[in-house]
Amino acid sequence: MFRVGQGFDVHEFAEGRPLIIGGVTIPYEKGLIGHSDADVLLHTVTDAALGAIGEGDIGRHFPDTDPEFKDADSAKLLSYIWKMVEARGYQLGNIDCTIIAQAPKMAPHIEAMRNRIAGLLNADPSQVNVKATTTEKLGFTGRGEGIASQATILLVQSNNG
Ligand SMILES: Nc1ccn([C@@H]2O[C@H](COP(=O)(O)O)[C@@H](O)[C@H]2O)c(=O)n1
Ligand SMILES: C[C@@]1(CO)OP(=O)(O)OP(=O)(O)OC[C@H]1O
Repeated sequence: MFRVGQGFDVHEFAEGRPLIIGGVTIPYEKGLIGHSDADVLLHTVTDAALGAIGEGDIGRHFPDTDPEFKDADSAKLLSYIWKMVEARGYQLGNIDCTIIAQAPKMAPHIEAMRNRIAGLLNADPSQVNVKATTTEKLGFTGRGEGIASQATILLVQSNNG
């Protein structure tokens, strides 16, 4: 049995914040803001996983009004949701992610993100694809106001599921 899910998220840039994308800290002049660490890519992966198991979205499980999730490590949030996925008898088939950012250049960090996401999803890096695109300076991403990302995930029934 297969389940598919998709995720989409946006976070705004602000000065004085670290830039954390896909669980990787990227050297840059500014970072993303959010209630959590604002890891836009891990939020997207989390939402895709939740979508695939029909469990709503990240905000339903980790409300941005709850002080418990203030400055939360998004890798921990994803790990929690991934345990739910596995408890339902699923494992990763594959996931394909796109980061939409005018800058910084993601290419030097893509492999690290891929490896990190694979680790969080108990999968092999070959099951994870991460890519990036600009929007040719158009729109809020093109103006450098924030970063968006999207992902499509395929879950497959585990052998022991
Ligand atoms: N933030 C980004 C955006 C893009 N890339 C890489 O550059 C290639 C060309 O981007 P276009 O938007 O002009 O198509 C893209 O395929 C990525 O490999 C990047 O590293 N970081
Ligand atoms: C992750 C949570 C919780 O800390 O906060 P944010 O960092 O604001 O992220 P968002 O993508 O708006 O999703 C859900 C939130 O509830």
